[in-house]
Amino acid sequence: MSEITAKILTKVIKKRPSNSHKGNYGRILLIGGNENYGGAIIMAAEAALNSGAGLISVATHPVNLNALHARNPEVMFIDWRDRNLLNLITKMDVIVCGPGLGTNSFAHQMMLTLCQNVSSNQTLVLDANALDLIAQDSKLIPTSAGLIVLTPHQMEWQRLSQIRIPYQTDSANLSALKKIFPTQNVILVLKSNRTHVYTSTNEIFVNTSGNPGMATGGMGDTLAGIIGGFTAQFGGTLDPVLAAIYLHSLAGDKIAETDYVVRPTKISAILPQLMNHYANKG
Ligand SMILES: NC(=O)C1=CN([C@@H]2O[C@H](COP(=O)(O)OP(=O)(O)OC[C@H]3O[C@@H](n4cnc5c(N)ncnc54)[C@H](OP(=O)(O)O)[C@@H]3O)[C@@H](O)[C@H]2O)[C@@H](O)CC1
Ligand SMILES: Nc1ncnc2c1ncn2[C@@H]1O[C@H](COP(=O)(O)OP(=O)(O)O)[C@@H](O)[C@H]1O
Ligand SMILES: [Mg+2]
Repeated sequence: MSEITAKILTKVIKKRPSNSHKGNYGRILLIGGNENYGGAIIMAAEAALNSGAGLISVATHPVNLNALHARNPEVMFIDWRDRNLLNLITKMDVIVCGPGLGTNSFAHQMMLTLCQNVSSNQTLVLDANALDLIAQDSKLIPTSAGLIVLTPHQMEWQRLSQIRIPYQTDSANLSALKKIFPTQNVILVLKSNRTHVYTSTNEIFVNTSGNPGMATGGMGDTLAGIIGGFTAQFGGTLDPVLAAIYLHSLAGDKIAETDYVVRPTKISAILPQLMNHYANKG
């Protein structure tokens, strides 16, 4: 097992070339946010924006439109019932699905549409309810994405893998991952106070930063957005995923130097400054 340390940040975060534009930093679509959980997809989108994705769109319940735009006018909106969503899905570099999605029949249909239309040049980040839906129906397991990143907390992983939390050992987690995703290129980010990362090529990593001030609703939604932002601009490979995990909890540690509780939106707020620091070091 390898530790994820600050070295991954200097490796991944590069100074931007002058001759570049938004199209060079990735197109990302985030799908989620029902009538009750709009905050989840708004926090994920804010994290994708602040971690540097070039163009960000959100497909959500229309009740969330005003809040989304009041908070982040940089982010584009599409009603998640709009027929054009299918077209948009095919044009994305990265799709993050699940924060606040819910698990009703509409959410199921959304996952099915996504899974049938994703292609090998795209990265799919599946979080929260997207994982719960897959746990309920194996037909929703995507087969054709270039990279699939799963970001369950321990209970979501229990639902998906059938491994109860006390039995979630490294070897059990790796073999479950390969059983559920036998042919796909997958990274499992199993979140906890010490997040472990597993790959379909048998690598295991452990995160070395983070603190209990981060035990706040929306913290995982924010991580899903950062992973999306990093894979959109730095590529759909392992290192950008590891860097996103480390940066998320490093930001949490910086905030915890002064704050008892770490607000997920505060993490997003300091990402540009932290990224600038590591880009200049590399
Ligand atoms: N502002 C918003 O809109 C927000 C919306 N959100 C959205 O809410 C939806 C539901 O997601 P969820 O994660 O809240 O619920 P669920 O999947 O049932 O998990 C909770 C159960 O798991 C257990 N548990 C055990 N280990 C655990 C661990 N390490 N980490 C966490 N839980 C652990 C835990 O145990 P207990 O608390 O009972 O000890 C409990 O029984 C989803 O769409 C999400 O995106 C949230 O993101 C918040 C902000
Ligand atoms: N005690 C802790 N120490 C370090 N990190 C934590 C701690 N508690 C939670 N986290 C982090 O917060 C995030 C929680 O994710 P999740 O449960 O999906 O949140 P939500 O669904 O509310 O957005 C994970 O990245 C996890 O590693
Ligand atoms: Mg979550």
